[in-house]
Amino acid sequence: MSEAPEVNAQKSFKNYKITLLPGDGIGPEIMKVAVAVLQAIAPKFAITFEFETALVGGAAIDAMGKPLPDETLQLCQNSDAVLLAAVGGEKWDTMPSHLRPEQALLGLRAGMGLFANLRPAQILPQLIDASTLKREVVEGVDILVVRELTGGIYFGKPKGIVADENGVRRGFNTMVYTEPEIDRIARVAFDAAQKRGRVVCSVDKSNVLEVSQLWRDRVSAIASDYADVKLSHMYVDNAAMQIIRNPKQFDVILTGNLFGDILSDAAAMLTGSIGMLPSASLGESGKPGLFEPVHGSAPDIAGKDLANPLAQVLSAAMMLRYAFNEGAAADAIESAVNQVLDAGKRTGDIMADGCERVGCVAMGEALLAAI
Ligand SMILES: NC(=O)c1ccc[n+]([C@@H]2O[C@H](COP(=O)([O-])OP(=O)(O)OC[C@H]3O[C@@H](n4cnc5c(N)ncnc54)[C@H](O)[C@@H]3O)[C@@H](O)[C@H]2O)c1
Ligand SMILES: CC(C)[C@H](C(=O)O)[C@@H](O)C(=O)O
Ligand SMILES: [Mg+2]
Repeated sequence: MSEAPEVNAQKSFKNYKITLLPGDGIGPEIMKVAVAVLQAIAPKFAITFEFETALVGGAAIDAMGKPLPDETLQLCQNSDAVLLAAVGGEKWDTMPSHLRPEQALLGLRAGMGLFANLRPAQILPQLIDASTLKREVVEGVDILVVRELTGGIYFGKPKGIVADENGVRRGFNTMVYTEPEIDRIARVAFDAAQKRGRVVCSVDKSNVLEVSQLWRDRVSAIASDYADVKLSHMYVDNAAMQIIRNPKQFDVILTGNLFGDILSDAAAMLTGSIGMLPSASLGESGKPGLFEPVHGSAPDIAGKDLANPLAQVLSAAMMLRYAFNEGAAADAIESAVNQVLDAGKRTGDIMADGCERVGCVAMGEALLAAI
């Protein structure tokens, strides 16, 4: 009699090449947790990961004299996806602006063509009491901020600081959007809305800014291709207020680079902590995306095992879903996050009465145990 065939022998593993950019501050601590989670999940879904770590931000300035070395950008461009933690810190705050760690993010976004930044803010039931807002305000919140990421005032020219003949300095930036830039990000928002609540609120400052008048005009024009999606417009100052007053009115918020930066931090706080919020930055289809937490390098808690690694871990889940179409593996990571929160594990930023305070490392261990 012949032996029973080895059932798993034929299983084909998919291999994904991921560039890891741990960066500064709490970056390396939270990245370690995310990588361990990815490694734990991989065999369960017939996936293998090829990780390569590169220098970015302050770490790259210290080692190579610039925030985004060419080698790092090339590695990112040639990988299947990029997982970034955070950059920045006081040590580099006095550098000239083109040599600041934050420039690495702008260089990556421009160099990889990452024009669409998706920042979901969803309140997990376990964290309702970690929000500084009332339960009835935040319960059920599920917002997607779609932020334009390679245009607007972040990249507009002219910009600079110049001195006049009397030595009085003038600082200036330019907020600029072209029609194609507005159209493509609007389509991302409408496409996303079709898969969610079919409501888009476009946020601008068209009562004052010409660039916003063009924005509103083009977003309204693109909306005519999406009859099943309801579009409204809101001024950014009102939007900041409405996000706090009644966040449940929002489904997809579509906005430009600067307004999206600010509103996504506000939306983050609805969910309890900025330490919970992942993001995806995407370009043309087929090109690698970049996945990172919304928060920064949190220098105030770096190196103390206090960081919440969940935004980083959830960014890894977004990478699996958006870059690799590995929805089941992403679900498994999200379910592990839910399990550790159900078990009452909390880092300081999301601590609540009756829960167990843990550090970054212990939170990672709890996730691995859940997986
Ligand atoms: N994407 C990025 O890399 C990014 C984003 C924002 C800010 N930054 C940079 O980070 C540095 C610090 O900026 P900041 O203080 O304005 O913003 P930040 O997001 O780093 O920190 C704001 C506050 O939130 C807390 N926090 C942030 N992430 C946390 C986490 N995972 N767990 C627990 N607490 C967390 C911090 O301790 C701090 O009190 C600056 O150099 C800034 O330019 C980088
Ligand atoms: C650090 C900075 C360049 C960055 C931004 O302004 O986009 C950050 O705040 C973010 O939200 O990713
Ligand atoms: Mg920001």
